[in-house]
Amino acid sequence: MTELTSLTIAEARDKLKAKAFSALELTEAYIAAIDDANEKINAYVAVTPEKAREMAKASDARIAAGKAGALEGIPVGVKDLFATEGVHTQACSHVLDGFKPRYESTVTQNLWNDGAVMLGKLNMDEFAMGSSNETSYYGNVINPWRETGSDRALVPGGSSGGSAAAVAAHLCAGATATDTGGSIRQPAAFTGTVGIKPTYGRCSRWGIVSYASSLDQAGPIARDVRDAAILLKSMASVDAKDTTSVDLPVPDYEAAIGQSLKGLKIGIPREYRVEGMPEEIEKMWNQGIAWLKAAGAEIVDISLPHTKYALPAYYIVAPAEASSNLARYDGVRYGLRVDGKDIADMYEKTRAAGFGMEVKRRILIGTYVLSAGYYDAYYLKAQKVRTLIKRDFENVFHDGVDAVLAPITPSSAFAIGDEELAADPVKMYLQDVFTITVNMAGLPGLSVPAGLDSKGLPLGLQLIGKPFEEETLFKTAYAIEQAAGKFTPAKWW
Ligand SMILES: NC(=O)C[C@H](N)C(=O)O
Repeated sequence: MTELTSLTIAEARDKLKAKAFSALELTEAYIAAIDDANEKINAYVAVTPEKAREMAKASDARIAAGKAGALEGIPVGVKDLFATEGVHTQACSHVLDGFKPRYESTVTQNLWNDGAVMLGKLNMDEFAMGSSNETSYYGNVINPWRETGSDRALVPGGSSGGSAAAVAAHLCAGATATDTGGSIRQPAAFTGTVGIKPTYGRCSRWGIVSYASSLDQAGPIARDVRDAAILLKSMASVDAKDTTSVDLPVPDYEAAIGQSLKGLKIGIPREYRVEGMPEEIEKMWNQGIAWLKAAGAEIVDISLPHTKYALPAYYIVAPAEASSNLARYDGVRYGLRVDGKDIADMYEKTRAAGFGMEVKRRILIGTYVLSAGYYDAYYLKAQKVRTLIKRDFENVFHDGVDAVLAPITPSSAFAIGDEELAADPVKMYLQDVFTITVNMAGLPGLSVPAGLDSKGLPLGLQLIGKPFEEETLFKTAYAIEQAAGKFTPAKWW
């Protein structure tokens, strides 16, 4: 890693303004880092060096004119789920082969309006369905972290595996990601990075390929808490093109960094002490509690009684919405077309060839739970469970709790091709056991690195907050980061 690529966004921003180096120099350093590493890590599915250089030169001109934006000259990577005008946007699916949108997603447009530079598109699980990045049409992402003394390849988590790996390996200064059931927070935990899924409605979903529209939300993955705050400030906005985006002012999240935790009440949910939780996860959680207490927060025991129903309910609601959203890939409007003897045959052949196994599984589950005979038994029931989960949180917040501290993953990063997980999809779905309630309730959730396990791999802690109170999460996460330190993988690539 060269010196320039090891700077955080905050550091690079300040040095760019002081003209210590140019935006073009910073961008060239990242392009060289990607050239050096991407073959081994597979974080980028498309690199856009010419576009990056052009954007960096424009940034340098604005800096010279004293018109620098909040992210002026900062090179970022974009998850392949975000539409980027004229640039590869395939949700890492074969069915979107060759798709280059004629429009830009609101979130990425917000970043460019603030002066950020696009390096390229990042690998992910196909249509964001997965927890290991193994369902991508473009192959696995390799986690930049390795177990001590081993060169076994590990997953970076998913679905935003490319975003997390690129940030951890310093192949971008920060990245966009999305989280439907944990896709920002779990890969952040597996790679020692910080990820936040803001409140549903904080970022516009316009121009983001839909998976499960009532759960999907964009957010950043960054190297530290401050950088995540800076990125979210740029990404968030109300947007007339997305009626679920919320018209509330976007606070200066960075101002929350370093604020005192005195008077803050942190809830520890009993139900997250799930059976069979590895000792190391439990230890890390207890450590987190001790850190927050030492920083002045009050710790209280809380109950979120419907937690155990969240996972099965999610795996009804999300596939149901996916089966509807993915109906549009029919060989006519986008990407791949496999010719057939008539139009129905063409649809069938295109969808059979275009979707991977996991996506097909979810379309089938979703179609089943929405079908006339099963709608009430599954879909309607799952929606009722969702209301109960939301109420659980409302009750604890009503009782004065400001944020909840919980684990983020049931383990550290696992091996690519893990046989147990590959053989049983439900085991893979269990990866989401701690993250899914947040999406079901529409709340903000943040993942912050808290330490390394006995294998030398990062583990994260999760903070869950009240709607639109991301600032509380940033200041609490910063206290954890101050106590735990930051974590960078040893370079092997
Ligand atoms: N998209 C996500 O948030 C990932 C989640 N594991 C899922 O497969 O649905």
